[in-house]
Amino acid sequence: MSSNHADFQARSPWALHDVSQARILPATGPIDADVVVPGSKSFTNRALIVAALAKGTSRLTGLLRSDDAYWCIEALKSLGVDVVVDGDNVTVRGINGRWPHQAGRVYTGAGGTTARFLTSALAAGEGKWTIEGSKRMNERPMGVLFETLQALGVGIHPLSERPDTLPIELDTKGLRGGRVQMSGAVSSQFISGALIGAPYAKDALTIEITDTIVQHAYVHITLDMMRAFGGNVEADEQLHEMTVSSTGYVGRDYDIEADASTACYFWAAAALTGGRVRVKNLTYSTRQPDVQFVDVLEQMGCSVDKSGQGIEVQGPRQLRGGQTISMKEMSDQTLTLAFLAPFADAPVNITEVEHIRHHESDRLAVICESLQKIGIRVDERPDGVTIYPGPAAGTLLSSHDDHRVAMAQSIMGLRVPGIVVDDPGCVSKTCPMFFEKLGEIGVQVELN
Ligand SMILES: O=C(O)C1=C[C@@H](OP(=O)(O)O)[C@@H](O)[C@H](O)C1
Ligand SMILES: C=C(OP(=O)(O)O)C(=O)O
Repeated sequence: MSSNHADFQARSPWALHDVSQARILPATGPIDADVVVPGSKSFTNRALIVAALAKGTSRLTGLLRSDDAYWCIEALKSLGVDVVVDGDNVTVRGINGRWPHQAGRVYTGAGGTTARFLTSALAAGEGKWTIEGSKRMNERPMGVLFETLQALGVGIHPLSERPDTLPIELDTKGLRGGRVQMSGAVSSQFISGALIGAPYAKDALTIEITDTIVQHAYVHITLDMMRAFGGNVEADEQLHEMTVSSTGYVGRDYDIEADASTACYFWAAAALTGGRVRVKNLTYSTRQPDVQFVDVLEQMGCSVDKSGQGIEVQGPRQLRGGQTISMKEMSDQTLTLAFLAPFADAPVNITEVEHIRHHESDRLAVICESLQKIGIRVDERPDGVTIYPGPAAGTLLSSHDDHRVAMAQSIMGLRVPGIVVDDPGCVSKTCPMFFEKLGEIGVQVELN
């Protein structure tokens, strides 16, 4: 199964270790709980990298303690940045654009954010490093970012037979600035990456988007973070064109918000069991796109309360299907929706998510494999799937070393007796405490 393919070197000391399977026991009644979710991966890794580049010291609170954050911190330390972690507080002494160690090996782990953002942050300084990721990260696309950095005067030399992936040797004397054209059709992280290094370019940098951006909101999160650390950025609301001045960043105290993507699994648990779950530490005004998953749940018959503290989802007696839903702008929740869909009263058609084939796994292929294994009909297209309701029988499911696969399969186990998730430790990429949190809302999980 997948654990044979899993890259255990990318599991950090903060990971959930020594578990090979998780058996989820079906809910015996509606889940009824309040829960608090850990810090956002997207905010954690942006804040760490921007604080490292900045002039002065930053104190970050609400850090996510997961593999993605751990490898981001280790990479910064390997570059000579002084980063001190104390629980979920971190102090980062910024380097003002000059990396103390100007040579060496930088390991990004499995995080797309670290791989894309740090490559650009390094390119904005001076030095010669090899950059490599986990087995899967070394397969994920980097080409658009590489071409952009090359156009800005950076040397990028592939260390594998593929020119568009890690590992590479990066040889730089800084970014030129000027005007570049970029595609956001495969990953928004290329755009965020190019933006993050830009305040240290020699001249202002203008990025023009030639097509679309798969998840605009993450670029807005980048722009907000840059501005919070003193960056000067101009952009239109649709993000056709963005201009960054070469002002550098200034360190500051910054509180990292909770992770909306993690919250979705708990709302899905309410949706599937006709129960109620309130995630207490998120508001609908967050820029994180996945918070809008509650609107998808509403379309499927859930009631959503956004007015009090946090956001509460109340599941219906029967989930409604029959919709075509574009998950383009919140595509990390495609798996969650796909694994709720068999329990709706009509087929659910998910569209516009071809790019998730390049995430931690080929997520559209994994949706088909998982659902077909439990007896559910799925039609696969290049950019989506249609899922049909039907009776399901639990079995051992491969998590493909993909945290979101493991988390979404686990939630499905609330309705399908016999779901066993192989290599559940992969949840550690963004939520090592996932099974503990499931326990807190009353789900019974046998880990062995
Ligand atoms: O910038 C970010 O923090 C992220 C951007 C998205 O990636 P893509 O734009 O590559 O899909 C998202 O899927 C990922 O989980 C986090
Ligand atoms: C796509 C994801 O991660 P990454 O930041 O590695 O791209 C994800 O968390 O679902």
